[in-house]
Amino acid sequence: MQSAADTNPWMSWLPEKALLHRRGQILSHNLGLGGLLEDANLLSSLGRCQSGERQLVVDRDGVLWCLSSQAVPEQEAMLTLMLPAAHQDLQQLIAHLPTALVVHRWFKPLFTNQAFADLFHFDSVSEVLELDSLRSIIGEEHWPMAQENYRTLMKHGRLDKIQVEEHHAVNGTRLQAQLVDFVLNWDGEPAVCTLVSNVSTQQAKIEQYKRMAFTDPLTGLGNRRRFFEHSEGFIQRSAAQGSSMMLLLLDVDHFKSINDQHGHPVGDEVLQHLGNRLVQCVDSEALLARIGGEEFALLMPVPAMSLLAERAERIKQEIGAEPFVSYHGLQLPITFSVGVTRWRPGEDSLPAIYRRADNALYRAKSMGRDRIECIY
Ligand SMILES: Nc1nc2c(ncn2[C@@H]2O[C@H](COP(=O)(O)OP(=O)(O)OP(=O)(O)O)[C@@H](O)[C@H]2O)c(=O)[nH]1
Repeated sequence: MQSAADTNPWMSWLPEKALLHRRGQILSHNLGLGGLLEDANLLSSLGRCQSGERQLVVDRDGVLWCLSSQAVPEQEAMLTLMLPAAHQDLQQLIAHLPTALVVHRWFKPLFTNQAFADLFHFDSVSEVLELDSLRSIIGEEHWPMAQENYRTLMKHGRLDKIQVEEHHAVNGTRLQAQLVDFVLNWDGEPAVCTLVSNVSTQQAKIEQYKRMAFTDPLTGLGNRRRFFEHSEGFIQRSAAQGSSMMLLLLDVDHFKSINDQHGHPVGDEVLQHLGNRLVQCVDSEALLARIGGEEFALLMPVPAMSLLAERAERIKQEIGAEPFVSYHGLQLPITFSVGVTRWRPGEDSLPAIYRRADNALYRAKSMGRDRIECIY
């Protein structure tokens, strides 16, 4: 490559970094370009330069430049000046990003792009900028956390988490927004830039998978995993409210012979029937699950421990009050055994209470079935 001084002495008088090029080939350049000449991104941008055009290019160090090109007719070449990108150039670049973005200072929007306006159903970018605060988008539920995050960002320059939160569009719809926040310098002062992605579909899928992971598909009740993961918290909450607690295990008698005599589909219907009956017989405060093949567990508050046996008896009778009739009209007498225990405040653990209820159930089975046994 010839040096600028040899062929185009005027190039060295230019205060900016300057290149003379033809169809992407650099003919000469002035000082100060250094490693930039090996930058593939820059070279391919030069190939696309049109006379009078300004192009934005990010070099491999992440620095944004504005390329300003003019034709040099006598050499059939193009003179391109590399100007440090101005604030407006940065705005121009991000205004067209497909990712929704808002720059704000204490939630007052300073800059945003069309993708953000579209995502939240604003008519225009200027409508977003007229907002005094993004609070209405964030929503009251997340507002305290949003403020805390802002303070953390201003203090540490970054937030070590990517959040997914429900946000509110101006047309009243809600969306699951994934937020990536960072601090940048905006008009000489720090501001927060938030990138927003709509992950509503993915979140709905995650919620669906979570529900599936905790639900028994046959009865629609919670499954064993849900029961054991929620029991501890359930007991703690009820204890905090001063409630006593009972655990009831319910197991169908001779269920194997129902399957053997009438087939598994009828057995399935029996389980569904029991699940429905249980839902109807217990109040909404109960934690109810199918924890095994033909075994159900019920954890529920009771007003007083003296009522334990009476409560269990009432549930048993209410469940049995509606006879089982299969889809094909087959009526079967279904009996079940019940083991009950109480939660002993302060001295109990979940495995201990479960073991007692299981022992009570075992006793009910061994004493002839179709009965309730309590261990206090
Ligand atoms: N139809 C159907 N059967 C199931 C399901 N899960 C487990 N089972 C059956 O439930 C039966 C349980 O049998 P056992 O454990 O011997 O209990 P049981 O016959 O009820 O006897 P006792 O509990 O002692 O009264 C087995 O035959 C399992 O195949 C299910 O989802 N659907």
